Amino acid sequence: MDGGQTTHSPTHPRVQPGEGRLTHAQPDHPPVPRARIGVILANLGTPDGTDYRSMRRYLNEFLSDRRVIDYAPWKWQPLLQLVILSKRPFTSGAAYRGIWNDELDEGPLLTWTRKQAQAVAAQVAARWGEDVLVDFGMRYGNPSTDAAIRRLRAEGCERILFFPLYPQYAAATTATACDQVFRTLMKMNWQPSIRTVPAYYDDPLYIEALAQSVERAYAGLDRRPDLLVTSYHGVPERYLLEGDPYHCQCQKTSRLLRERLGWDGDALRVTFQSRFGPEEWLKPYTVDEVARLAREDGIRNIAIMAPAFSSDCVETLEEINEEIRESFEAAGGESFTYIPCLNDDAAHIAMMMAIIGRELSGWVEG
Ligand SMILES: C=CC1=C(C)c2cc3[nH]c(cc4nc(cc5[nH]c(cc1n2)c(C)c5CCC(=O)O)C(CCC(=O)O)=C4C)c(C)c3C=C
Ligand SMILES: [Fe+2]
Ligand SMILES: [Fe+2]
Repeated sequence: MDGGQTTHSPTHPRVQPGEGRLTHAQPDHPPVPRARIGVILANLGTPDGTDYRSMRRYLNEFLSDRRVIDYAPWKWQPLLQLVILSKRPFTSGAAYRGIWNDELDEGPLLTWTRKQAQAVAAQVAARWGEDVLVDFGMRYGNPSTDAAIRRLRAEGCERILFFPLYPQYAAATTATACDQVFRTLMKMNWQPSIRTVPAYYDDPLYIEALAQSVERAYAGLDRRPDLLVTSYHGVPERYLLEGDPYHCQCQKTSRLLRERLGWDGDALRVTFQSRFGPEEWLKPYTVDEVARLAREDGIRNIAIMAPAFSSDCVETLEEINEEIRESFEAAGGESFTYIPCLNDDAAHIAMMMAIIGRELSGWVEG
């Protein structure tokens, strides 16, 4: 052995961060870029457009993922291809059209994720210079996770920190995002080393960022809401019974937020939204619970936030701020305050930087 040297030629130099492009003893040797570290911010993804074909392509990829819907393909695929994908692209397309970023012709989830990556990249460059590169990738649609890994690898990243922007772990989100990374690695000769960032549902900086967003929203209101509803994306109840920790992590985020705000137990409610299909999902369902609060408990003023979403998207801007708002108001509710997701808030970016710094430990100095 050569004591750590790359082995195929005794004259081959060791690749070190900061060395720049290497010249090689063998003239036919492919170029080896300088060894760097990559960070990928990962999110769910959004359709390329709101037309039927773009929506169908996106929904097909999403709803064919067995981490999301775990039915046997022989049972699920005929129903998906023949029934669901002939109708849902129209209804979902209409929902996306209402919240689309027309200026950039893209979904807001993509706009926010890019902004987050740009803000993180600037801070990473200031802290670690050119040895650490930042990119972003989506689980479904574009820009893909595969493309982000290949771009970083082409820039010389031999180590990649993969950061799924899901505060609470769910197999339907975190695990499938990580699966996608390893699918790309299966096709690579020279794989980068991978670290994946764990869920951060109880990270003090995440709770602080949420709390500050509540305080900021409340400071701008004439009348204090009677109740804060924390609405999380749902999953089938069965997933909880089969051991997925998502439900418990949502509950803990909300408890920690309430404690940080100094509120008692009645001031905050946990609910779950976006039910899909005939199974029972995590309860209470947000759309029903806000109506019940207005009708049965006489709650007239609520604020609502969605801590499971790191960026505003169709589920928050359309489902919460339109559908769920209407449900509350139709049941007698008077004031409904939607508190935006953390998006590119300075406290959110600071949280990401702290997590990245912690998870890069041993790979970078300082
Ligand atoms: C059908 C099963 C679904 C499960 C399980 C699920 C879990 C889950 N999803 C998110 C985050 C997001 N979901 C988004 C959209 C969305 N989700 C589903 C279905 C399931 N999600 C569908 C069909 C859609 C598309 C929209 C629609 O047709 O209703 C989004 C928004 C994407 C965007 O482009 O804006 C996010 C984000 C989490 C966190 C989660 C479980 C923990
Ligand atoms: Fe979803
Ligand atoms: Fe639980």
